[in-house]
Amino acid sequence: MTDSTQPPAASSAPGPAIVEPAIVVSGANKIFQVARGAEVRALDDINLSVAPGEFVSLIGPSGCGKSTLLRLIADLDSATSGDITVFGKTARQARIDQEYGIAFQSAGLLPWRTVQANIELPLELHGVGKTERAARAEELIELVGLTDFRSRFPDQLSGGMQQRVAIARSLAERPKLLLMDEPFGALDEMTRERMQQELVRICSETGAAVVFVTHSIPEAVFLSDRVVVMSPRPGRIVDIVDIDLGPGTERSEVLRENPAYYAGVIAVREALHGRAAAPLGADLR
Ligand SMILES: Nc1ncnc2c1ncn2[C@@H]1O[C@H](COP(=O)(O)OP(=O)(O)OP(=O)(O)O)[C@@H](O)[C@H]1O
Repeated sequence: MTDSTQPPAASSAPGPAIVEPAIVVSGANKIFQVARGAEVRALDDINLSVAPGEFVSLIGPSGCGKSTLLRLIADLDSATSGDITVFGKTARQARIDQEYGIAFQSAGLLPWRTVQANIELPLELHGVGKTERAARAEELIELVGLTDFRSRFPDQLSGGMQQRVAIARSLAERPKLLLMDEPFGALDEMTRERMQQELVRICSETGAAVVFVTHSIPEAVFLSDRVVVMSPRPGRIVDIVDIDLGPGTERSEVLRENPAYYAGVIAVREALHGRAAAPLGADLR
């Protein structure tokens, strides 16, 4: 019997190249031990595979375990049972090998370092030389559109700009995977939409896979190839919605007025709340 949650086994026979999944989560459970021997069952039998370059969002009610799942993948916490691999390595080895970049809701910049110095930080920590660091920071500053702000300090930037610095920093080591936990949650709606657009552009330029936690259905649909819908705690995957925008459809501003986008929003909404929650759906596909 084959197990579809696992990457295919290596073979010496000629044939199509085997593509290693970016992430494989198999049968992951997480139980937190809390005061006086009580337990919080946060995740229940999570099975998920993310392909290289794929954009996957996690959505679900507050407390359903989205951040916990991301933290297990990032090896910031460990599963009670089950397996997690990142590019075929254990989560721990992937963390040691810096296989991914992380960006969370608070930008988490060091206030005493300039934009450039914040972006260079992971490279500095890993012993990359000054010239190479500066060259890489320069590329990233351009990528996130902060050329005129490289010498500013975080408190001299808007929230959106700080998030762009955090994203640039998460890309510093050219990760093939980005783990993002509500990175735009604190931004106003217009800045948020601009940042979503920016992230789509950055991902298409870098080819990075992304796992993105959000509370926003439109954000998940705008960004994602697939949206993973989770149940209230204990978090289970109740549905995985493929966002099919049709061939050649660009994820640009006009997408927000596209019927295929509305159909995606309705499909995710139905998966979250049940069919009765989406009466608009019938004539939009
Ligand atoms: N360190 C911990 N100790 C005990 N319980 C925890 C711990 N971390 C998370 N939990 C519990 O696990 C459950 C899942 O939490 P988690 O933060 O992953 O949810 P979430 O879906 O990301 O929530 P939100 O959308 O509100 O950010 C919650 O009930 C939370 O209280």
